[in-house]
Amino acid sequence: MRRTTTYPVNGHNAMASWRRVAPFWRVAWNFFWIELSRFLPFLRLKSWLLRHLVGMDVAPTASIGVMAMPDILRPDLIHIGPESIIGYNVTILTHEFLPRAYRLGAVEIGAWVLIGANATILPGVRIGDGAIVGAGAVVTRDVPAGTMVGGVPARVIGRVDGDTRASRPGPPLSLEQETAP
Ligand SMILES: CC(=O)SCCNC(=O)CCNC(=O)[C@H](O)C(C)(C)COP(=O)(O)OP(=O)(O)OC[C@H]1O[C@@H](n2cnc3c(N)ncnc32)[C@H](O)[C@@H]1OP(=O)(O)O
Ligand SMILES: O=C(O)C1=N[C@H](C(=O)O)CCC1
Repeated sequence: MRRTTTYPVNGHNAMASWRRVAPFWRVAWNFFWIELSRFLPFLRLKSWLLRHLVGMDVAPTASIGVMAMPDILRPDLIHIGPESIIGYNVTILTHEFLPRAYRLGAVEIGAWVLIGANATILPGVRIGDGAIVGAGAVVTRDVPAGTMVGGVPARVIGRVDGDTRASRPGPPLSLEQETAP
């Protein structure tokens, strides 16, 4: 079960009341810095901007890939631990608008986690240390530490303890091997 708090909204659909989630100036500020950071290929600068200007709790050694999209309304509810990788175009949501209510929930990503490209993380989810989320997954519930999940909705597809190819990096290559066509 995701850890979210529900806030009912009367009258129009819940997104129409988005200013109840965060004030206009805060969202405009977050949007500017998050959009800028999405295009920056400088990992340390990106995590610094997100930490100091939009209030995300992102470790300096976390690597956030190009076009990753953290929640612009409540990025302060996102926690990303040291050495974790967030792939291209990953969406991390901490709010969700429903027709007659909105929900808020913190997303906690541990250390040495890999979130594959194009995955979506829903509000209120915890992803444990060393877990792997496959490309394109939609994470709707907690991912235990050391577990590999994939698919829509994300289901366990392995353990990150040697029984998956991704946990066997193999011997280091020489520079010539790495750059060979
Ligand atoms: C550009 C960037 O952003 S790079 C930084 C982000 N990194 C990425 O995006 C990495 C993306 N890589 C993946 O998603 C990989 O598939 C990994 C890391 C999850 C798994 O890699 P491996 O351990 O090599 O898995 P492998 O390819 O051997 O597949 C193992 C099984 O999991 C399944 N599987 C692999 N990836 C996924 C996935 N994304 N979704 C669902 N199932 C998957 C495979 O079909 C296979 O199932 P089978 O045994 O029934 O045939
Ligand atoms: O995945 C890559 O390739 C790169 N990712 C970094 C980023 O997304 O910011 C830096 C450039 C290479």
